[in-house]
Amino acid sequence: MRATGACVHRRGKRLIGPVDLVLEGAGLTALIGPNGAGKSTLLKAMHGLERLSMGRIKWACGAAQAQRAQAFVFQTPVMLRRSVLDNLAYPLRLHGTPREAARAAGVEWCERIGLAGMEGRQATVLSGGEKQKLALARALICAPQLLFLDEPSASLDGRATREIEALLRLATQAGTRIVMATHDMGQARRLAREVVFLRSGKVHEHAPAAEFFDAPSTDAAAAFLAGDIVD
Ligand SMILES: Nc1ncnc2c1ncn2[C@@H]1O[C@H](COP(=O)(O)OP(=O)(O)OP(=O)(O)O)[C@@H](O)[C@H]1O
Repeated sequence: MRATGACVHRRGKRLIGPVDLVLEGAGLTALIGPNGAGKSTLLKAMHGLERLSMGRIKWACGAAQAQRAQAFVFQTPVMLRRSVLDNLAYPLRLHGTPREAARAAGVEWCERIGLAGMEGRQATVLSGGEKQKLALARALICAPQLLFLDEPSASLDGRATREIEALLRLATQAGTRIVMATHDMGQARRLAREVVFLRSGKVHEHAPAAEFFDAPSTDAAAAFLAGDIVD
């Protein structure tokens, strides 16, 4: 993916941009930065959910095909008011998988995310951690080439966070590329191959994770990592 001069404006205000960014290779990219830096907006713009006011975002395979090969998990998971199993089978059905095969895959994923035996339960009554795992499984069940995640474990406890991270590791091992916004620097250190540090809607630093965390090259990133308030 190559973003060139990409900007998103809303009501005359610039939310992000101009963003120049190239994402390539495998693994997980952590998108970090202060509150309001534009992490969510950039994720949505990359996935085609925010219209660019200037610049462009290009995928090697073309935008329409790219969007079909991508999935997006929001910070607050949106559940279908149906069973856990129906939530899992739904995206496969949309992709044309026959009903029985979709349900069988759903049962398998229920087990993988620790919800075995809960297939028939209404998804809307699950706990926050269960919903987030279900949202992640629903995104991964179609084996996307690229997964966008917006704060996947914000407000989850340690156990749920650990489970989510294990799923993310399995997904990258299976070849899914992940771009994840996170406030959690420990999580970024644990999972990321590279870091994009956003500040005021722009890419301030883009570096391999080890390099970024050991020796950030900008004062703002160093201050941010030290826990200082950075605008
Ligand atoms: N619907 C909207 N209308 C107007 N401004 C918005 C809207 N959504 C976000 N913004 C503004 O756009 C900027 C970027 O927001 P965004 O949510 O992308 O940042 P973020 O880095 O994801 O923040 P956080 O870490 O708090 O989630 C912020 O200044 C925010 O106030």
